[in-house]
Amino acid sequence: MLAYTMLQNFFPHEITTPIKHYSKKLLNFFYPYITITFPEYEADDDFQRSSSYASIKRYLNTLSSAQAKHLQASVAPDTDAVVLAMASNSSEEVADVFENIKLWWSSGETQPSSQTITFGPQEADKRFFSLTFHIRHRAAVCDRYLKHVLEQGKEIAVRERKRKLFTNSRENEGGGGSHFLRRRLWSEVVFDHPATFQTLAMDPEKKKGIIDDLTNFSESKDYYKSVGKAWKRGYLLYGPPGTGKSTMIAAMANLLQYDVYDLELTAVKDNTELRRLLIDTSSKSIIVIEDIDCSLVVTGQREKKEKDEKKEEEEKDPMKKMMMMGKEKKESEVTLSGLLNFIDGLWSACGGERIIVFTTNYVEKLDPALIRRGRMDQHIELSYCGYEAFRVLAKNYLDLEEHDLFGRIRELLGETKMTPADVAENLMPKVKGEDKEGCLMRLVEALVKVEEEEKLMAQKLAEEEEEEEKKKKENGVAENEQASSSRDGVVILNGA
Ligand SMILES: Nc1ncnc2c1ncn2[C@@H]1O[C@H](COP(=O)(O)OP(=O)(O)OP(=O)(O)O)[C@@H](O)[C@H]1O
Ligand SMILES: [Mg+2]
Repeated sequence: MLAYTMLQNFFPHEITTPIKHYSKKLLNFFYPYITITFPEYEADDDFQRSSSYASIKRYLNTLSSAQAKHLQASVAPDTDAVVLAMASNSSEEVADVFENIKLWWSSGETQPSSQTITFGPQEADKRFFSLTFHIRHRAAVCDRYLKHVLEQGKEIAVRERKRKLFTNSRENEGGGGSHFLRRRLWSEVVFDHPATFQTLAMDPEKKKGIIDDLTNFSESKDYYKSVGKAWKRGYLLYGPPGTGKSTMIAAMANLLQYDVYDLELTAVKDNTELRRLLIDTSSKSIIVIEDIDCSLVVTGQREKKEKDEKKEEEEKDPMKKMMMMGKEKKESEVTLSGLLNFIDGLWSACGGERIIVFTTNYVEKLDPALIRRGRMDQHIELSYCGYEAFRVLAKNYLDLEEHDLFGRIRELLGETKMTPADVAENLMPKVKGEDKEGCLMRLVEALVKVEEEEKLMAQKLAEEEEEEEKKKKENGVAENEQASSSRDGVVILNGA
């Protein structure tokens, strides 16, 4: 520096400038380190935050909180946790080691050069990270280390974020956009459901099978790629109301740390909107369509025909037609083929790592095309509460693993059909401090009551069947008599 000042003092500008230039080049030639800069905003778009900057920031947070002396604290909007990051422009470096290569990270800010008016982020806001390493590691850093940093950063983001529950509804139409003018398709809330597979009451072996299937799916990115299959899986959950279908979806999301998209099909205008909704979902998510049998035309052609006939009738009547005009606009035009396309069309592969779940109370009503293997890979029946499921509920609700009444309950559960929801309701203490035996007794009484009702129902059904049979027989006798009397008539006639 001193040499430069002396040069400037003694020699004219025309001579000093090239000397400076070439000495810098010479220094660069012998300087054996490379520095890569990662700006916060995309180079060609001042409004677009760089995703790599965010990933690097997360990756560095762990290194910084252990090494740096100047830290910046902030509260992450999604997690409520205090995050410590390297303070920008603190001229501090944090070191990292990868495959025995030493690297140094630092953060900085571009200082505003002059007072300028800008529509993008202020120049002072233009932060960046710099990575410095020896020139001989160029290939390893560019090929592997950077990939490692970005992947780790993304993983940390998934781990730390609060998961979301997204819903679509017609109210969203024309609403404020998340990205300037773009219409928001999904509205979101924090997903905070406490259900886990541990608290889900069902046969333990079946439960283990589902957990294994899910974890295997989430870890099989490379496998799906190698067999040329889109990285997604379909589950059909069916069974009577209150058997835990929705609870299982929450448990799935909690197990895999996925977001949940609760898709209300009847609120989707048409196939195009359905596709747009799909494209707007992120990976690591479960897309749920509850009560699929109640949604649209998926129950096959029969209902569609009935609907068409009804529509024709209404169109003939001008009064009815007028009344229907307002309503019709709201009716969804999503078709079965649109839905099939949603599940396994070309668009469904965008993003990957998605689980699609359908639930229904009436599996037999569904169009076979919708639930064939490959679309819905796993069909899971959730049924009435068995003894093993009851034990899980007893542990959850009463913290009981054994009790004298368990034998009687086992017997009763074998003979009756009670949903886990009803069993849970009976087990739940009704007043604070209610004793556990009292809760179990309430369940026993409820089971006995259900058993009696079922017996009465069966008796009634048998009686009705008997009555029907009797009627059939009587009708048969009457018809026979009529036939023989008419034959008699013919004989008489012929005889005449
Ligand atoms: N298998 C289960 N394990 C634990 N709790 C259950 C189970 N089944 C039902 N429950 C309890 O009953 C309530 C209702 O269950 P859930 O909403 O999951 O039933 P569902 O099968 O989705 O019913 P629907 O067909 O009416 O949607 C839940 O709040 C849950 O606490
Ligand atoms: Mg449900």
